[in-house]
Amino acid sequence: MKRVLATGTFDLLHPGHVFFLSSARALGDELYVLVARDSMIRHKAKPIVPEDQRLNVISALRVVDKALLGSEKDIFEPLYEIEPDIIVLGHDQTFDIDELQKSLKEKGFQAKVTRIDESLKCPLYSSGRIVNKILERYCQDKA
Ligand SMILES: Cc1cc2nc3c(=O)[nH]c(=O)nc-3n(C[C@H](O)[C@H](O)[C@H](O)COP(=O)(O)O)c2cc1C
Ligand SMILES: Nc1ncnc2c1ncn2[C@@H]1O[C@H](COP(=O)(O)OP(=O)(O)OP(=O)(O)O)[C@@H](O)[C@H]1O
Repeated sequence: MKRVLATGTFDLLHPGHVFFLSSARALGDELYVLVARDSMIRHKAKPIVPEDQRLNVISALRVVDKALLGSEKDIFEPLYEIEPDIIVLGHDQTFDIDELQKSLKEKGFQAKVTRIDESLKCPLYSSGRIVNKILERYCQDKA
């Protein structure tokens, strides 16, 4: 059994998330997903949807075998429990693969890190675009 781990914020779900998770699942036999904690998201605007609600929705997807909330302190902490064989990064996740692979090895993890470079383009292919569209529509109406 090859256990694949994917991670992300997954605010305001869209088909790009489904594409990413389905592609990740296809790399192994089961898919675990770590949902980023509200407190850990510092590289972009805080999510609209609270972490428990983001977890609830990700858990309900058919391609996902198990979803968990991440740690609020240390991104490596949940890996001791999950024991992934493969860690999948998405096309725009800023982690450097070689650096992440090195840190994992130093901490004794066997997981191989790989990236899904492909991205899905559809009318609203990112959470940020959904937020911008809502802002455009409702802020214009008020102006
Ligand atoms: C191996 C790995 C473990 C992670 N563990 C956690 C974690 O425990 N808690 C957390 O909040 N974020 C964790 N993250 C980070 C996020 O889930 C997410 O990848 C990062 O915030 C970038 O988010 P985005 O792709 O949604 O922008 C981890 C990322 C990786 C690659
Ligand atoms: N259109 C897409 N095609 C392929 N993968 C995607 C797509 N959108 C998001 N992903 C992947 O899904 C995972 C979670 O993404 P995230 O929660 O950051 O969503 P996002 O739509 O990219 O958000 P934002 O617009 O805030 O950057 C990441 O690994 C990301 O690369």
